[in-house]
Amino acid sequence: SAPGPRCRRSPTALLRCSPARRRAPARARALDERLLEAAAVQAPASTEGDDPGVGVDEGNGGGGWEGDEAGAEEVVEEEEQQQRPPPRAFVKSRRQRQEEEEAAAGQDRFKLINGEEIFQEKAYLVGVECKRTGGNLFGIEESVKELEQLADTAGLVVVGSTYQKLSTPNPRTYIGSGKVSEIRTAIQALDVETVIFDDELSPGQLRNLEKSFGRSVRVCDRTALILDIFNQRAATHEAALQVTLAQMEYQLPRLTKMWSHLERQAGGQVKGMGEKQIEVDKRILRTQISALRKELESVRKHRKLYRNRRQSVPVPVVSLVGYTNAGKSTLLNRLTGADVLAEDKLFATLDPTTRRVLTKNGTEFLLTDTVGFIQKLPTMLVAAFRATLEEISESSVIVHLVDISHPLAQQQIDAVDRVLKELDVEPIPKLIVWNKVDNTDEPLKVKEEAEKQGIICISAINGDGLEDFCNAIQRKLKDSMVPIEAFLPYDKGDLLNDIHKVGMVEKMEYKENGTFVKAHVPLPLARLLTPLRQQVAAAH
Ligand SMILES: Nc1nc2c(ncn2[C@@H]2O[C@H](COP(=O)(O)OP(=O)(O)OP(=O)(O)O)[C@@H](O)[C@H]2O)c(=O)[nH]1
Ligand SMILES: [Mg+2]
Repeated sequence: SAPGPRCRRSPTALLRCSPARRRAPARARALDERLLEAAAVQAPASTEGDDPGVGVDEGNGGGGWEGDEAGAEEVVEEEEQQQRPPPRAFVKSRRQRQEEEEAAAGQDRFKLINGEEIFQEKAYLVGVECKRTGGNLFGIEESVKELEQLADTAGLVVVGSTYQKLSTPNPRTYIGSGKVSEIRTAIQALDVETVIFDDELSPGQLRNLEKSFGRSVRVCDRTALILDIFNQRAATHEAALQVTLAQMEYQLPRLTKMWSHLERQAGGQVKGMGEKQIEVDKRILRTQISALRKELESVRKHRKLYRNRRQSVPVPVVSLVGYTNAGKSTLLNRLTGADVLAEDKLFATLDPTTRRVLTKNGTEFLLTDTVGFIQKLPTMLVAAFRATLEEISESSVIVHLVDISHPLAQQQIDAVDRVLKELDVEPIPKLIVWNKVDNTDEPLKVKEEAEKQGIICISAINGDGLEDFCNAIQRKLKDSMVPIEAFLPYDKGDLLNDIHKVGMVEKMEYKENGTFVKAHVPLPLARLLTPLRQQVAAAH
């Protein structure tokens, strides 16, 4: 198929418009598809492949890159001849060769992430350290390094990065003009397809940068990248709805960019519909946003019902929170034999998973694994996931898991504390746990330090310290429980079972017509026991 009109300029552009490229789930695909559907109503015949007037320069009109590529072209051809039947014509046009070469190179760049084929775009990262704004927990180099990890998680290949220290960001292009041209040079030299900024860019900055870098290069920011990862990883209906909603809200003010992107996909035939069309698009998006909100609301209601049912058995809930990649899912799996995906990627978990933990002395608690936190967490994502995170606010104890082997452990702790503050969970007892002790240079010293500070030290991967962990949780749980003394007649055996299961029994005496119990129990159970508690005095 013939590439679209903007595909002429570089091999990169060609590749990005090739059918193979489109096979891959594109960034914000769901959104694009919706808008394409809307565009199809306006311009039914506009498809890229049908556009007859466009094509790559077949003569000598190419750029300086052609000579450099000759060697690579031969290698690819040799490989092709081994794998494919010989072509019908002996003389291939240069365009055919280019397409074949790029298709072959393109095949190697597909990666399977969560069962989806992701095209590994070449990415270039840009960070800015602003002296004025301050408040950044991470240094610029560290923040860009984390951005690299995020890009890797999203399936991109980072081919280079740069950063700049500024007193204030440039309102037009975020970075200075010198930096813009430096990046433009790097884009050409490294064949960059996506430039990712470490901070959220305004819609205007995005547009200006895209203009400066050329149409074939996609410009995005940390927020869009995180949204993309969330989009790839959302496993449940609710998570998918939350992410789509956050993506739509992010796209709404940036719709001019979306439109030009759509224009490209549609082969240019919808061009010229101008501002009016953007307004139409915005209206479509707004309608979809409100429909999504309603759908989310009903999914949440359903979940709440389910949760309330769960709460009628008053097993205390312990929430696991922590920076992404701290080892939360590994710990949950280790303690409960669950099978939650745990991997060395950021944001492996998006949906809260709850499992029952049975401790050695017979008490139980529910452990909930949550979505990891990250510095510069996009506010719209915090908002979108607030409902999921709200489960944290209903827990009896919060375990803050820290990857103590990480060089920026303290900054990560601070970043998590910031989000916890936003969630208003301060009154809930918190337990700080250092994980991955096995991965530190001097585990013994780390353990000593932890002991001094009253912190539990574990290694979720090999199970070291897990007994201490469970004991510490029980102590914390006890703090959140109500001390009771009750006399339970023998026909209330089920309540006695509940006390054993969810409470902590200190004393039990079997009497003639019932059992005397002294224990700590969760508030809901204490309420259930109220009439029996009043009988304590009478029984003695
Ligand atoms: N050396 C070592 N590695 C660990 C330990 N615990 C977890 N890991 C590794 O750390 C990586 C991240 O673990 P996860 O359990 O996915 O982390 P998470 O906190 O659930 O991460 P998100 O879901 O992304 O927020 C995995 O590669 C684990 O194998 C540990 O105690 N020691
Ligand atoms: Mg996880």
